[in-house]
Amino acid sequence: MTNLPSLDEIRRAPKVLLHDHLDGGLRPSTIIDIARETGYSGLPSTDTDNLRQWFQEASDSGSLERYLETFDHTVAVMQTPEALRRVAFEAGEDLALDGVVYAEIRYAPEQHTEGGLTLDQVVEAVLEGFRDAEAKYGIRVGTLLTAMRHAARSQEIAELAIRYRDQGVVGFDIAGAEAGYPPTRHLDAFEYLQRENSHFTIHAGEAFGLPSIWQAIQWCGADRLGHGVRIIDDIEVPGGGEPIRLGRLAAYVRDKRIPLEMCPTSNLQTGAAKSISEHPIGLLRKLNFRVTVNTDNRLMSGTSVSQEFAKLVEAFGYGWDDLQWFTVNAMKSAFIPFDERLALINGVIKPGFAQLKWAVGRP
Ligand SMILES: O=c1[nH]cnc2c1ncn2[C@H]1C[C@H](O)[C@@H](CO)O1
Ligand SMILES: [Zn+2]
Repeated sequence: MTNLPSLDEIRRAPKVLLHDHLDGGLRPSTIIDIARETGYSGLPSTDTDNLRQWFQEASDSGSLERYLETFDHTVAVMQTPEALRRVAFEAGEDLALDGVVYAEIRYAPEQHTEGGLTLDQVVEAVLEGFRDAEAKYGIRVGTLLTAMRHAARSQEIAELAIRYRDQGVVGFDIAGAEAGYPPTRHLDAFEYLQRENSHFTIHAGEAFGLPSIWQAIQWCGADRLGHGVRIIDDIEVPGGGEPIRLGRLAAYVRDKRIPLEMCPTSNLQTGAAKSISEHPIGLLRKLNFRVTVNTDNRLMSGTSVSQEFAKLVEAFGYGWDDLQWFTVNAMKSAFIPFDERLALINGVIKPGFAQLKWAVGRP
């Protein structure tokens, strides 16, 4: 027996998830059910295990663009209020059963109007599903509304986020293919959100490098970075006992405690990192960047928060203190009010980890 936290033990720890796509986390069985009910005939398989495997393999191409093609099938079955509510409830349920106590789940409302729903109807159906999961499991779920970076609806989606800010929408995001679609295309939306005292994160530094991160932070004013792995390009590790040098952007990100929503398995699939043990998260954690650990797309990556943690434990030898550090980082970086974050840190996360460390008898 090793001294490191096991997957089963990690499942019992109170965890926080900031970067998880609703349309990237469906259960294969649910996709098949809804496809049958709604007459969607485009699925690559109608067998649960085959479909699960298909999503993972099709997402393994090493290209973000190819990875994103798999969402055609999940989005296709998320076009009715019933389907959206079911998918949202099940996401909350799956996370709660994995030990997640607070989650921010994101999706792009503009992708769910093919069946005739309005943007408001989409948001309301998803919020209902999350509320059902909260009531049943005690998990807390905040919604982030995403605008697609290749489209031109970000201002509209930002306004939608503000309209539902008191009903569970806690922030905004942009996602989609990164190369060729810089975040500054959506500057109006970001400036509007800032004027509204709102919060947003931007997918940046995943499939494109430092200029994307620089724009997201210094032009758009992002509160957090989705992925941000390429910040590593601004860090020099000379070796031979020489000190590590941070460029100005990397230093800014660390000094300002800008949270990095890191998603290790997803990064391997899209080619943003070669292996877990070579993933920049190891160095960034050592350098005390505000690193958080996330799933991105549980279906495409066949993962969970606990599994992401278990992989990091295996690659870097992390112990309970490290896992607690990632978790507190994530809770500090959430988009809900400060007093609520503090209550979860002091009332749930710290006591939960203390109890677990005591139960397993090691730090
Ligand atoms: O890792 C990602 N990078 C960029 N875009 C992504 C990623 N994962 C999911 N998306 C896209 C596809 C979804 O349809 C959309 C909204 O959740 O966000
Ligand atoms: Zn993402």
